[in-house]
Amino acid sequence: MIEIDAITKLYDDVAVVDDVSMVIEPRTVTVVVGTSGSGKTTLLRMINRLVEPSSGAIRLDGEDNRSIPGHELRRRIGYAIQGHGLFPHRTVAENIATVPGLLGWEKSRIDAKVEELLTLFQLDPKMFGSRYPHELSGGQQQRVGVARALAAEPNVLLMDEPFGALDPIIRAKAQDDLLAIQKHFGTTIVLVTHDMDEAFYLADKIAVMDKGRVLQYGPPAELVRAPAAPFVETLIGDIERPFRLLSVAKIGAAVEPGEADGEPIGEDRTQQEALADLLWSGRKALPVVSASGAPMGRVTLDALLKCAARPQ
Ligand SMILES: Nc1ncnc2c1ncn2[C@@H]1O[C@H](COP(=O)(O)OP(=O)(O)OP(=O)(O)O)[C@@H](O)[C@H]1O
Repeated sequence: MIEIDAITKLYDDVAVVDDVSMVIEPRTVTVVVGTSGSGKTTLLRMINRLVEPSSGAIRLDGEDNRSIPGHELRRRIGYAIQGHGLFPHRTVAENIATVPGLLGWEKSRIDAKVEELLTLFQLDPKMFGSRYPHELSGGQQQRVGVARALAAEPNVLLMDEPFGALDPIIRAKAQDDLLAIQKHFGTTIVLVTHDMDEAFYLADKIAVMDKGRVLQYGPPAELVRAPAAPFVETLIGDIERPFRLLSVAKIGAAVEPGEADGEPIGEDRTQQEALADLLWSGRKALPVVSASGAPMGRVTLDALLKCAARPQ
């Protein structure tokens, strides 16, 4: 758990992070959004103490981060940034081995970790381990950047615009990889992005920042249903609201008894995907199946329209 307690950062007497308090639950993804200069990066960097706060405290599992030695903080908290930040004169394997090396891990343990992570990120260790960053594509460099951040098995992974430089297809893949890896390791992730679609796709909770303050912090659907400030509404976008609600809800929640024709859809897919399928195929209902393929009932256009409507 990360407890951010009344944290403020002043630069030249200006509070760029202004009295922010929030609790980040373990094994969740928290996404920080907001306009440029609202203090997102500064807030993130106070968690791993790359920036020292002017006042307030941040606790990791109850322990003040100022009382944790630097090498221990590096082990517990991975950090991945836009443009990957890889060392250009070190191979991929050496890059990933950086923090385990600093921590004095044995070579055999480091080698095994490098191989595990490269395999997990679908990069053949034999082919990629000895390459230099400039010999990789942008998407591959980005994956190595995240692999490096995870090398010392941190509980917490901080990510600052990690997918900002990727094209939309690679970006979608990188987001799915991240969610799979988060499940695999149970990592607590705090991620900064400008992209609201990305925020809605990844987040268990979203924190909206404006002028150094957190205006709202809650599950994505709560931000749509009950925006705490006009700025939150603007950020979510009027036109997007119904689709965002559907994008964060699963089909299982709208399923009803009955039959429907045609290709079935899985109950764990989003309601937005069901709506797209209904609109595109011109049907009024889709058969719904469980993960194992067992029939569950159907989802109708009418039910989805109700799910997308402004809550009464
Ligand atoms: N070392 C510094 N010295 C002085 N001012 C700083 C310093 N670092 C950041 N700032 C200022 O603090 C404010 C918040 O910066 P920060 O990088 O946290 O914003 P951000 O929300 O991450 O922005 P962006 O989305 O553009 O990356 C900005 O006005 C920035 O100019």
